[in-house]
Amino acid sequence: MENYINIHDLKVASVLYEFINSEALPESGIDQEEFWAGFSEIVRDFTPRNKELLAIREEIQTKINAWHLENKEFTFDSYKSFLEEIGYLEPVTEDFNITSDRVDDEIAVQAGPQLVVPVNNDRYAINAANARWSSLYDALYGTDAISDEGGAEAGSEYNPVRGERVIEFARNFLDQSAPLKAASHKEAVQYLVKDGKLAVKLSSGEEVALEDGEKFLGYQGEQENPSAVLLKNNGLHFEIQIDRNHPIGKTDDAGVKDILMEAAITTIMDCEDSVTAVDAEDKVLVYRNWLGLMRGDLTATFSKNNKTVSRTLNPDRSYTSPDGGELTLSGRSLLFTRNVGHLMSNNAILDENGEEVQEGIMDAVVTSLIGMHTLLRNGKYQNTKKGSIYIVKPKMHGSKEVAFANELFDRVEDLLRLNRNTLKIGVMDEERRTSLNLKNCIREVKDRVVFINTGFLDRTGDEMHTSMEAGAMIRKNEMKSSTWLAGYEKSNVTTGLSSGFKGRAQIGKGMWAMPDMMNEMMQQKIGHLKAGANTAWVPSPTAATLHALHYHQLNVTTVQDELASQNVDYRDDILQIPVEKNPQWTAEEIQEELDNNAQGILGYVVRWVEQGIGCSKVPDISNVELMEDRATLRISSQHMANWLHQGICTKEQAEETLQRMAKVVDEQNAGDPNYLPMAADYENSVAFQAAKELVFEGYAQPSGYTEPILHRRRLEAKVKYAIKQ
Ligand SMILES: CC(=O)SCCNC(=O)CCNC(=O)[C@H](O)C(C)(C)COP(=O)(O)OP(=O)(O)OC[C@H]1O[C@@H](n2cnc3c(N)ncnc32)[C@H](O)[C@@H]1OP(=O)(O)O
Ligand SMILES: O=CC(=O)O
Ligand SMILES: [Mg+2]
Repeated sequence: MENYINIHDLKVASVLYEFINSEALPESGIDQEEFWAGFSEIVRDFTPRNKELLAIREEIQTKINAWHLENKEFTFDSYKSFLEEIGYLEPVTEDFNITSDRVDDEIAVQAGPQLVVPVNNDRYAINAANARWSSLYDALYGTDAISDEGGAEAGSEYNPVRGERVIEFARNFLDQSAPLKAASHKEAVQYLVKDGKLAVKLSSGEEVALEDGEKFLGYQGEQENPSAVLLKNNGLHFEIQIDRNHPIGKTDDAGVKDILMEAAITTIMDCEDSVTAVDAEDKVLVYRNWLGLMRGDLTATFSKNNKTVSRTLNPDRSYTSPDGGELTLSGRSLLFTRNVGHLMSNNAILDENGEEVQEGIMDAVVTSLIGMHTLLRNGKYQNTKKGSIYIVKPKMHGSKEVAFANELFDRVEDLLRLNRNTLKIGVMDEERRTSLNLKNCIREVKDRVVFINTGFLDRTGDEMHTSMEAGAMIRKNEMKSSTWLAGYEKSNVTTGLSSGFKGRAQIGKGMWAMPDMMNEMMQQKIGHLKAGANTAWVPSPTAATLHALHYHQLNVTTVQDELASQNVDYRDDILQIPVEKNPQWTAEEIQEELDNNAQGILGYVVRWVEQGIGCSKVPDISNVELMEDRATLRISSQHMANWLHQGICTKEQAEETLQRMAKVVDEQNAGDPNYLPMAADYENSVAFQAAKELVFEGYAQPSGYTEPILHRRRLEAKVKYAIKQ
């Protein structure tokens, strides 16, 4: 049981109360009395509407379910008219342009990768912030981006064959991104600075310049012997690092030891789907790390390879500019926080009725308060140069919910005495009612919006849940080529461009969910740029480094210019429901689909519920490690729930599949000393029961979300296993 402090109309868990009073409020310029009085008023004023909006979601879903049951002979026109009648499809607003100002260049101008990280993991969070700059050689050497054929395997010792391939790749990158006049970087034997220009000595003895001298921005070290050469292409920087004494530099004719890439331009510090935060203790961990990031003093100490490692945030990077002046670049990624959506409540604070406070309201107030430390320049490093606090708001359904977020942000600004629209919003376009009404949604936040992003994972979950009664969903892998998904992705870009996002805000694309398949990512993820996105999500610093290469290959500004005139209405495509009209799957295909979903569900849930890990790599049925979070869980659990509901499988088959897959997952986790096997006692395994509930009660879950069950089961496990251990 939490120990609560009464303050105004709130009961605040003492651990959170202490954190806010002694860590977050000092130096914020807001005194305790003012803060708690204002927070209490916000809770009182906003809770009823938050709950009303959730009730509207339920009403709409009930009507849609009923419509499908009554209209087995589906006709598109009557479906669309029905959706208009119930307000699911909103009348489209007139044209407008967003006006968001004080937006940092990393968002408004620079195109590049966006990293996401669970903020409660300090080790990873610092790593993510530092992933603004990352080694290309390491990213290539350590992943399948470079083939290991022909003796190029990455073993425990350095493999020079692989090393050669890495260097060749990197030289090709240099030739492509900063070409020399009639020569290749492969011929370079020395980089030097002469008369404020980059000069490159070749093996022939000749000295050449860059084809475009403007790409040279600065250097470190001496002019004749620089240790770093800073270049810029398509708005992204990279450094040729030179050290003739380094084990790699020594073997390189020009002494090049690495290429340091500007990689994760922006990072989302996630309080949402990659995090397990079910009570005050968990929320304090989330908020404390965010505070450390905003003040620049977050540290992490951990053991790696039998050594104790301490990690801190990187300083800025300084160079001598070509004219001899000083150039400083941020050493860290520009950070957003992703708050939770409107759905969940949390027992960290209780309201005047003794009910849990809506977690989204709590996140808005607390993460903004913490963000003030960077505005006030209290800490060691500043996140923003322009004076904004960046908050991503996920899982909103339709424009009224976005308007609600906007008003909440207004009130938080008033409480914290911030200028209007200091709090910026990133709108995740990840629920069907938002995709269909995106322009209206953007309009509601047009003075503070800094990104829209296709969160296709949640979006797929919502697609299935919304049309649960329409029929049996196509197989999970087929979703990628479905009509609704293509329409949704295109619509997001064209709506962003036609609302004036270019040069002001990000149009983002979704997560690469196969963290170990970097070669595949290199082939595919350039598609996001071709589609007009100026950022896209990556799961790790390594993926950020490799995805950065795409932004050197293609100038997104040009793509956006080409797309600017397109103003197509994709709503009819988005409304195509991905049901299999005439299911003819074989018994093997059905079992394969169930096995795959069940394995993903169990593999993720067991770590979430019993170990508090909100994001993990879980192998799928083909042994491909997948990034699993609450959104991917939403897909797998809704898919199983749909097939169960539509009679594609029986309850017994689903149960047998879950039990069999629990054994597989137990086996996969056999090396983990903290792991409690599920198959040892299905009935008493909290994780197994949670997974079962997600499937068997999936139909009844609000919008198919997984949070209500996960949170309840995690709280249960915390009590149960704390007693046992
Ligand atoms: C639908 C959505 O909402 S998507 C958004 C939510 N998803 C995410 O945020 C995904 C974030 N990614 C992750 O959490 C992790 O990459 C996982 C769980 C997928 C894989 O983690 P692991 O199995 O530990 O990865 P792996 O062993 O390959 O790499 C670990 C190393 O990479 C680093 N790393 C991995 N992912 C990240 C990350 N996102 N940010 C920073 N560092 C990271 C770790 O710090 C660690 O390095 P260290 O030992 O120097 O500290
Ligand atoms: O949040 C991202 C998603 O794909 O869902
Ligand atoms: Mg999502």
